[in-house]
Amino acid sequence: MSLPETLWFIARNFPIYPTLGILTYVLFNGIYKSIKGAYSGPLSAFPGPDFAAMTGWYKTFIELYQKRSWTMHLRELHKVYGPVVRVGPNELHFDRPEAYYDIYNSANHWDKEPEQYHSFGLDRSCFASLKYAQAQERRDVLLPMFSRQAVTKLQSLVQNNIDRLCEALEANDAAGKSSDLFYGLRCFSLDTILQYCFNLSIDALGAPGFKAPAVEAMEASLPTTIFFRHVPVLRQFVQSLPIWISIQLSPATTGLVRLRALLGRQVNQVIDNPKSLDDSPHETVYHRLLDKKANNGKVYDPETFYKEAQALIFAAGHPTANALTVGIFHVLSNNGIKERLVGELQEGWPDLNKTPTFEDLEQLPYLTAVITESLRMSPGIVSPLLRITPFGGATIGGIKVPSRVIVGMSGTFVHESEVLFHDAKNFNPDRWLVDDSAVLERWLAPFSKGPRMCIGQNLAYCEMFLGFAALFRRFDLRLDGNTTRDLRYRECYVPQFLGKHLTCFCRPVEK
Ligand code: HEM
Repeated sequence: MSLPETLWFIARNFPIYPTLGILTYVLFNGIYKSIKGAYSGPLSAFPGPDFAAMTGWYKTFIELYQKRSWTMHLRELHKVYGPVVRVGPNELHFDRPEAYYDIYNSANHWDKEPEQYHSFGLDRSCFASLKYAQAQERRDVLLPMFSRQAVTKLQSLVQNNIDRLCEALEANDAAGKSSDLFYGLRCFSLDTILQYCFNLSIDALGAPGFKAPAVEAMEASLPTTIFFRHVPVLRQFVQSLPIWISIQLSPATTGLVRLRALLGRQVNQVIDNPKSLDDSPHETVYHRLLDKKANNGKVYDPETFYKEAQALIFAAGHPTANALTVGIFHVLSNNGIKERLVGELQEGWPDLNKTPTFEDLEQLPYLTAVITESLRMSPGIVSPLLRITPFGGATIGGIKVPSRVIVGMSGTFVHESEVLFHDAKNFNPDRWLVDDSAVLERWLAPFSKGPRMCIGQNLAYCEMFLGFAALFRRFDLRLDGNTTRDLRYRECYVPQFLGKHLTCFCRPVEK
């Protein structure tokens, strides 16, 4: 019998006073255990707020009640408590860059933390697999699709989407309007990932003003990841609802509900009739998941296909578009940087009718430095990526941590470290062009490090090289009123930007 069933049974069958007595006992026993754990458990020597040491509700209070970004709050805690802070009854956060590499490195096959990774509702996907071995199996299946060779071969797909984005920007300019590049870039990366992984087209780029329902809905649904993490039962309830009720309850997320339904239908069709994949012009995620040899004879159920598809869309959509958005904003905010980038592109791409390849563009040093700096400055995945220390414990940042403790560090603590990056808040591509910049590259971790690092970085780079080059070579871009304040965000694992969308006048240059 579960706890609620037991309590219900007692309440029905026993008089009121003993029932109240039992409930009071349960309550005080819980409080006693929290206090005991806070002051005499294995983490009692670690500094941090008492409230955090006693209960996980501390994080809930900050994120849900105060609606603050957890990582911003962590910065304040580190100022008070030092390089390691106890931020939950069984959780530590670190802020020194070297600690990042002690947690996220190839030798560590540590589990992902269940509460954080279950909150996305993507169980059975590679991203949400908690165990290293489980994830590694799936990564082996998916990685060939995202190898450098595979991405280079399919770059025309990315280029085609950039061309469509550029056409829409030209049309807006011809109508005397600026363009919402924030949404435009999200449409670009969503169309790209859907075509690349599933040979599926929803033509987000064709939506008027780039207001594609799926893109708007993905944005609107970001804060739900916080709710679902703190109130898991809500996630189970919402996910069990029929589509039409979900739409009634949350009209802002209709586009996402419809995209999920579309994916669900595609999955069923592929599983019912694998031959339908023969029509695909290139290999898709479905080919990989259906390949028995690659999967050691395993046959997956439709739910696994479906969750993997959703996870890839979630993982790929936001961070790539954010890095482009943040980078474009900074380049346009500094005339010197903009002129150098445009100058290099004019030299490296002299004839506008002959578009260079991804490989050609990678040879341009300033463009490469701009992209690297955009990745450093963009809060790709903001939240600490939580892991659990192995049996036997670990040493992190020179500090001994016991077994089975939740540990994490937000990559922004590395990228914004003044010790590593001089004038870290300043967008400065030149930092990647000095003699010892190779040393600095070791500290660049937008895709994280170790066995669970991003599998899509080649595709992300391809989108960024083709995207930056096309936008700055084909257009004279000017900001339409954006300021640094527009980069403020609320942390929802990925950032949800709170300011005015990046909006630009995009005047085509003479051919
Ligand atoms: C600039 C763009 C991108 C950034 C900054 C980025 C960043 C990251 C980071 C930090 C992680 C680790 C997440 C964690 O441990 O919780 C990750 C994982 C992942 N990324 Fe990316 N990503 C980007 C683009 C992409 C793209 C285009 C794809 C498409 C295939 C992708 C697919 C994935 C997947 C499947 C994982 C999970 C890997 C695992 O858990 O083993 N990402 N990404």
